Amino acid sequence: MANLKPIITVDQLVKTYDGKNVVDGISFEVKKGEIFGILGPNGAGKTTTLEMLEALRTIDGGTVTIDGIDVASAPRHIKNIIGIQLQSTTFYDKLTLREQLKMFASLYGQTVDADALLAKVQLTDKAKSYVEQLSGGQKQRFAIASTLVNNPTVLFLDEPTTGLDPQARRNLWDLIKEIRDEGITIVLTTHYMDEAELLCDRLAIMDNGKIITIDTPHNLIQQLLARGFKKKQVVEQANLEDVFIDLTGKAIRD
Ligand SMILES: Nc1ncnc2c1ncn2[C@@H]1O[C@H](COP(=O)(O)OP(=O)(O)OP(=O)(O)O)[C@@H](O)[C@H]1O
Repeated sequence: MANLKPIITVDQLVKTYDGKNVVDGISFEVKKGEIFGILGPNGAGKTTTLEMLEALRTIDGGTVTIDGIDVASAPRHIKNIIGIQLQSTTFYDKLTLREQLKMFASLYGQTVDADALLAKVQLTDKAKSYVEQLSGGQKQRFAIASTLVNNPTVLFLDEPTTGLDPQARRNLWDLIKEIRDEGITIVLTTHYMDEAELLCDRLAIMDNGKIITIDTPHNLIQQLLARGFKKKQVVEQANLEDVFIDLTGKAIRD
């Protein structure tokens, strides 16, 4: 369970493009050891928010602290204590997976047990392969391994399971939970409601640059029901994804 202590504190955060606040004075806390999800329609401001937290975009107003460090005034320090998986990460096509992990670690002035990291993401047999030889699910697992080379305190994942098949998505959820259980705080964005519900300890829902609500998935659903919400149709006991998984199995295919 997440510790109640906040590891990320966001206060009145603003990003302005062309005179418009695309992130409009948002405030929230992420607790140590939780998986915190940011949901919202296209253009809501999720990636912009994430990239300000990651010290990748300048902050136009407000403050962010991670583990007590102010992001705007100490961006280099922040980059040393976080791991970042962007929506599309580019890798080197001339280095094997093992070589790339060692190279990434060296960028932090560290050494890494590349084989242990590859084992953690079930890519032991691909240590000598190149990224272009990996399936989509394997690439995402490798991307996550690459974010762990500096032993981060907080891991940021931007739409980590987009484009993956159901088996690979579930496998990645297990990996993300495992990383959380080892004590790393995870902040992710997603467009998948099942992912948000099953994976995230707490969720922030964003729209038009603002946070509309923050709570656990369970509490958000209970609050909707308490407002009198009813579905018109009885929910089926199974859905097409259940059929797909039942017929094709849970094992990952890549
Ligand atoms: N570099 C930029 N210059 C101008 N406007 C930008 C820039 N980056 C983002 N925006 C605008 O900011 C708003 C928020 O974009 P952002 O990418 O943060 O949304 P998002 O919630 O991550 O969307 P998606 O779900 O589509 O990834 C959008 O209106 C976008 O057009």
